[in-house]
Amino acid sequence: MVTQVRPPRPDEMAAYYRVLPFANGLPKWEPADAAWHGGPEPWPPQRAPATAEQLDEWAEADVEDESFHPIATFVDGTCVGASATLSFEVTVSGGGTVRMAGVTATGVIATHRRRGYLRQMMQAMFASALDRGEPLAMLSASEGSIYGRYGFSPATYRVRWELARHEATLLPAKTDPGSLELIDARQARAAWPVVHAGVRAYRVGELTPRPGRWDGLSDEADGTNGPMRYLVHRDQRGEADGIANFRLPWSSTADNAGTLVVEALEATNPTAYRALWSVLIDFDLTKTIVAPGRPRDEPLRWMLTNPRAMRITRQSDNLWARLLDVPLALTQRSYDTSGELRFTIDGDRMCPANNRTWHLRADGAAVTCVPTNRVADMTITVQALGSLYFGGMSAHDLAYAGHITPHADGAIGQLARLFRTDPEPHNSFVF
Ligand SMILES: CC(=O)SCCNC(=O)CCNC(=O)[C@H](O)C(C)(C)COP(=O)(O)OP(=O)(O)OC[C@H]1O[C@@H](n2cnc3c(N)ncnc32)[C@H](O)[C@@H]1OP(=O)(O)O
Repeated sequence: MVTQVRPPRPDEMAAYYRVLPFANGLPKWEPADAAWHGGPEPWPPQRAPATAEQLDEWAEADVEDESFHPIATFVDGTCVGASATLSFEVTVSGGGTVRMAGVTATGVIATHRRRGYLRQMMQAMFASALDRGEPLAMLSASEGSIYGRYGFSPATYRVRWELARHEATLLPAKTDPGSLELIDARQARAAWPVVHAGVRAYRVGELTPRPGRWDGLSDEADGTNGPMRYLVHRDQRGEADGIANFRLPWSSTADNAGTLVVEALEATNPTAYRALWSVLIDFDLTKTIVAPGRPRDEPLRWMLTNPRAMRITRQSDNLWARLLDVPLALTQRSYDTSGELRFTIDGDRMCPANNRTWHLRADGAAVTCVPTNRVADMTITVQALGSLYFGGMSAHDLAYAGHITPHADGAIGQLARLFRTDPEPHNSFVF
């Protein structure tokens, strides 16, 4: 038996896609309800297997895409495993960006699982990401038990919340000098990149959009979900500074009827944000507002007369992070407070250059992270460091769970103060 782990050639791309569950009409996500499932009804049915024409179309687009880096496993010439990384930039603390390898489109055919093929593909993807100068890998996990072994750990969350319309009263605020307009998909495709660029400039965890990111927005109905509706906010000068996509899905049950689903809402300032929500939480002929895929810390909660009215109905991890090059990643984000830490990593089998004691020093814009022979303040797993990297997870909780072992008094508090960000990191879309 000859096993090869290598990038597929262009003429092998159709075989590569056939390995992937989503190309075969198979489930591609764990069956438990996920936070980002918005509607009131059960999950939509699986898609049908891709046609030969679709596979060819995907291959043509992907082969031309320089940011798409596929990898495959071949056994005796047959493709049995597939994965890929997409090159992104992700916003980090301080507003800078870090180059990141987004692991996506992963599958091994059912007859060849648990033989270590994903591990080999992951190792190859880490090596090529490091060659491209990407010190970080991220992914969204189909199942929570798979990716920790490769060094990934949850770094951002997303929640689904509900609000009963009769309880959704906003506190008074200043008059909005801007304007709101219901627009069509063509206008939304133009407004989204403008608003998202404004948000991405400051929101930790936000990703660079892929080319064509909003091309699929449409005015056509999507089965029982109905058509997507678009609401834009413009400032006094007429510039788009906030936008929302929402639906009014049909429901087969009386309980779920009258639900307004906010699929996406972004704004670059509090006035636009409040104005968009003011329309969506008081929409005639609806009774419940559902928003999946939202950050945990939603300012809308603090704009309500009754903050308890917003009920989080599901929460799950969103993007998982994996530091491939610890010193490069740590020196490319900034830190709100000055300080220093010495920490040891000793169990990183897939990126062994990370295994040593590092001295991180942050002093305003000057950040260094260099090897040291001095005694460490703590030992930390590469997974825990990935969770802390964007500043959204608790150093205390990770230490309590045994992922960080302090060797000096106050070390965990110092780690928490250095890495924390407010607001919590969030990414409005995945890949
Ligand atoms: C980022 C994304 O694209 S998410 C989409 C991921 N794809 C899917 O979920 C589709 C269905 N699943 C699959 O195709 C495969 O099970 C994959 C791709 C998840 C894993 O591929 P495999 O080649 O079987 O993984 P591999 O053999 O390298 O596994 C390495 C280890 O992970 C474990 N593992 C792999 N998958 C799972 C799983 N679903 N649940 C629990 N453990 C798992 C293996 O037992 C093995 O353990 P070990 O290191 O202790 O020996």
